[in-house]
Amino acid sequence: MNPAGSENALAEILVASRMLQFCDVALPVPLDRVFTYKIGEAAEPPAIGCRVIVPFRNEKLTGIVTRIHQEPPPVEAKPILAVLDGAPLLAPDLMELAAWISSYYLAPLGEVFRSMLPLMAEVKHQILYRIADKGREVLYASANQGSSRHSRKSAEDQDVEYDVLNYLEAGQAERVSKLRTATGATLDLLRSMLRKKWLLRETSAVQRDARRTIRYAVLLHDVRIPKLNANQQCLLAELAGAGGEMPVAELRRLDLPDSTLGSLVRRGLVRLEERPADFHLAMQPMGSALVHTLNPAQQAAFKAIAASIGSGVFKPTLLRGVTGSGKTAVYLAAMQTALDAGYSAILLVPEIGLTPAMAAQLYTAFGSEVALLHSALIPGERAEQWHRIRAGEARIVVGTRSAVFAPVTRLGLIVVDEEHDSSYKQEETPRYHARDVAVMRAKLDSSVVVLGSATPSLESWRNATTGKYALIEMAQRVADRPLPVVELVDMRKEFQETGQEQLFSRLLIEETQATLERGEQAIILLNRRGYSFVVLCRACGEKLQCENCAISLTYHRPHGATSLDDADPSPTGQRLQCHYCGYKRTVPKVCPDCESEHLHFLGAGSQQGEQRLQEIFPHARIGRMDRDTVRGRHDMERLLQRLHSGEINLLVGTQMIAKGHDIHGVTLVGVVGADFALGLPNFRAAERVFQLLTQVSGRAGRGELPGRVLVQTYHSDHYAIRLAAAHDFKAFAEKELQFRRWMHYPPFSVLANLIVQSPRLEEAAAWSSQLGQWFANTAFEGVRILGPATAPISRLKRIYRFHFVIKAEKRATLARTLRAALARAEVLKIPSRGLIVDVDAVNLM
Ligand SMILES: Nc1ncnc2c1ncn2[C@@H]1O[C@H](COP(=O)(O)OP(=O)(O)OP(=O)(O)O)[C@@H](O)[C@H]1O
Ligand SMILES: [Zn+2]
Repeated sequence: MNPAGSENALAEILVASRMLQFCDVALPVPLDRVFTYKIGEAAEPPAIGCRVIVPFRNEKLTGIVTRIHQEPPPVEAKPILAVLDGAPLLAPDLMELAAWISSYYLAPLGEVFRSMLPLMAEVKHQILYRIADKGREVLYASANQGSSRHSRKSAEDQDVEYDVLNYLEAGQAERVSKLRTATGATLDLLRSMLRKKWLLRETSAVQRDARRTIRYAVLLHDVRIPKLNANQQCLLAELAGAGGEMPVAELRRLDLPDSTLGSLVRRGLVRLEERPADFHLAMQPMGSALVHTLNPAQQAAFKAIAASIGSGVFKPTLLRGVTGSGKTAVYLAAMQTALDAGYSAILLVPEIGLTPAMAAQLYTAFGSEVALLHSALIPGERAEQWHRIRAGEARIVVGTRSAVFAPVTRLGLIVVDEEHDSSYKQEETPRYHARDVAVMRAKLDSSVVVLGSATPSLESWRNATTGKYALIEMAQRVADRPLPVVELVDMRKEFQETGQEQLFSRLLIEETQATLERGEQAIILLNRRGYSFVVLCRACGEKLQCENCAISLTYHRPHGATSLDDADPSPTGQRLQCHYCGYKRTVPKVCPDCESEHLHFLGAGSQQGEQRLQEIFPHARIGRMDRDTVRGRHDMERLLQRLHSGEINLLVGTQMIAKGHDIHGVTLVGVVGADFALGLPNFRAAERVFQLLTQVSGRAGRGELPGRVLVQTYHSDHYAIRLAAAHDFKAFAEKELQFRRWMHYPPFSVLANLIVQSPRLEEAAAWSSQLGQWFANTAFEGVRILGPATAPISRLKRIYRFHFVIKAEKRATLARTLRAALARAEVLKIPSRGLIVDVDAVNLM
């Protein structure tokens, strides 16, 4: 090519680059489309996969660029405001994965990106207030005239109004939170000042300083505690319990109103401090873990997995290893192989806070190569980990559900531990299943994916038995330890023989006694938290329900109270609580419906279990593990440490106790009331019960001494219970699969739950019946539609719910049906918030 020609080519490129003037942006809004913006002349044009800030309605939103083009949209495009990244944040494989999720789960692409990227913390979307001219006038007028009335508010509110105006007087715009802390103004008050045009409101989106800090709440000593309300006392107790200081983000788990901390700060009882995020120090678990030489079964499993790492071939494998077979060591060895070959590896776990031992083993094996991503991270910490991973500083990623999106370079291996666990399904948009996304990601990256479990989901099991996945089995526990002997205790017989309904059977009490006397440890599962999970009025037969949900309220006792008539002077404890929306109320003296005094507390939860056990075994050192006792990330660690050291010799708790813990002193496991779950309206009920029984039984006999399990049941002939007791996964799978085949349930069909909802009952009912009629009149081949029916939880957080269960023979048919239904809903003017599409639904409530 001659010089003139190349000059021409260059000119053409320049012209072309000037013509690239629009970009499509996926925004985190519930609309299934991208939005087109103009690339301003001054701005560096963004690349596909970069974040940009754009105006959207009255807001400024962060979105991801999905396409750059020259097609002007029908309406004038607004310009992008800022380009946040110089280089694409998301590599092509993750862009492709996002597109797949969006289409498979029918979720807006922008919302998929929001789930994938933990970086929204880097962009602050703030609401700012500024003083208006009118406000200034009021301020000066009242300053001149002393305390004359300037509004119709109470004197106290007027003082606060004055403080707000005074604070803003210099003219700066201030954040709501700062303004409120400084002046004690409520949001209502600020809003009323806005209405009076004393203040102006503006929003801003600014990129944050990359130096991240963590905000700590620090308890100040030497203060006389003035009269405090229950929430304040609760918060102070939590701080004191944590040694006097705690990240503010962890305090949020107490579910108290935001104002509680603020008022404690104002009263000088607590101080807030910003500290540098020394995340690594904070998460580095104490102690180190043993590294074992693999036994022959582990060696075989490892070899089969390692053989394909780096081969560039997509290879899904199901590793079914009984509880205590040493799956973790196999994962670690495979991850090491990936690392040695120059690849990264991701390990997904259901909840990392529940298994700190796993984190310890990873640090021992991989040191600073490890990045941990879990739900207790605050946004800044999460973003920091994300950057380390993306920079290639951490090539071993361990985390919960969303870690499947970790931006590793050169992915070689993904392991999904406890792949059957329902926490892998996200219960909000995008409703993805991390196990399935892991398989898809491995496919896109041509890498190896291992799904591990003692109780694989029937979906994965079928994929393995039909040859879609490779199957590796480890049928024995390590070191020739036997699986525990499981006995069923028939509670119907127990009732006939003792003549009374008891929480614990005679056998369980005897065996617990004997276990404790031998100096061993016992675990008892009571899979409901709280004291009583039903409060019934004996006179009218009504159960006390949540105001917002069609859910029975759970009774929680105050801490330390020992009997039902122990009136608790502090209002902290004694309460009825909805486990779905968090609604709380005090315990009424009389039935709210019929005013009878005969309120009856039924159904024992873990709190009651603990109390009853303490009465039966006054010398036992009892610990409780449930959502009420395990809140922050350190609670679990502390509890497990007390178990390992033997400080606790009897543990009672909810299904949390069944999760992967490896406590060698436990020789007895008792299961109380786990079979109520068989009656839940979900085709997976039997599978869930089988998994729970197998997993909890698996906690027994993991050390030198063999274990024993006692399962109290009213359904001793049910196959899920019998076969769990016999450790016979294959027989269970066969029987359950037969049932699924007859009933056209997964894995023999694909299924979606379509929820129609509205705060107005008539509206929800009308919409669902209109959709129902349309379904009935429209022929969908290979599709079965159940419904409309009221959802098992017919009202949730004040919203009425109906649903359809849609089953199809083929994935494509299901997708087509759902898209058609959504299009129909648009015609029927059902707004997008009125519909929830849950593809591969796990929870059908
Ligand atoms: N080769 C080995 N020799 C001896 N002990 C081992 C070996 N491999 C692992 N272990 C130990 O066996 C115990 C069980 O291992 P691990 O927790 O990995 O089991 P698992 O298969 O994940 O069980 P679960 O499904 O119940 O979580 C651990 O205490 C572990 O340290
Ligand atoms: Zn509720």
